Amino acid sequence: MPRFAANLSMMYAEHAFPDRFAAAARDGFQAVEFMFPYDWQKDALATRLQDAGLLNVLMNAPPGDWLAGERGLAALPGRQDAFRSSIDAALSYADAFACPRIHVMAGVAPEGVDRALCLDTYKENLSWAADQARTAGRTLLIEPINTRDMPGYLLNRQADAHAIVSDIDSPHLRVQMDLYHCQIMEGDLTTKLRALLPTGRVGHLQIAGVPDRHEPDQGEVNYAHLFDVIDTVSAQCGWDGWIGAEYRPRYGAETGGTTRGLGWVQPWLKRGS
Ligand SMILES: O=C(O)C(=O)[C@@H](O)CO
Ligand SMILES: [Mg+2]
Repeated sequence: MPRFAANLSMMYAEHAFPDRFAAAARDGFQAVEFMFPYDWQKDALATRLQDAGLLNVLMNAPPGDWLAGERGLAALPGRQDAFRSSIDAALSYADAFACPRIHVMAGVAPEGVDRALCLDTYKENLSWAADQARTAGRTLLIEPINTRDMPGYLLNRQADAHAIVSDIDSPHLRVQMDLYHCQIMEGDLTTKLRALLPTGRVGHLQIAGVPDRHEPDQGEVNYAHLFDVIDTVSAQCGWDGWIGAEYRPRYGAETGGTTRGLGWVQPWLKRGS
């Protein structure tokens, strides 16, 4: 049965970040994910996680200088030292949260730098990082991201991510398949889920309505259908990952907040309880 995690970087934005853990638990979530916890003390956040009785199923490695436009370091030639430090930091936070998965962002191609060189750097860095993850007992994820939201991002298509994971061939490197990005870049979601979940290379799923990245019951994708597909395929192939709800809620604090838009997940949270 699909298991859903609330993405605390996007959901519950009506609360301060540390208060989002309790808010998600009150709404019935048993797991959360978030992008960048590095502005907070890891022990303080670990306490929030434990007090709320939640699992942390995914977090991101530091992405470089976000405000300056960086979107990950893994594929950036000349930034290997910064990349290695980012993995060290991520593994240390993941340890505090007992978080099994870490999303490692590729980066935006620097002006004038050859894509082939970026790809070589990416594979070399991921190979090294997957080895660190093995020692730490974690799994790293790479995620194809759509080029409208992130122009120049170096990984955009599911097939490219699967080729890299196959190439590096480590059980500690998997694909984060975000159906929002996949719909924008490629579509054909049902067929892709049926083909890709059984490969064992998909470590995590994420969802959001398309095109506005609101609740999954908004927009052009029929997620009720896709949840049934995931349910059926998982039962057949044994896929047992989580689905991160990575969307920006339509309702602000004054109109009901994140909780008001959770109708899409209620049937599934009830079935799991
Ligand atoms: O944007 C997404 O989609 C993500 O999953 C983030 O981790 C990266 O921005
Ligand atoms: Mg995502």
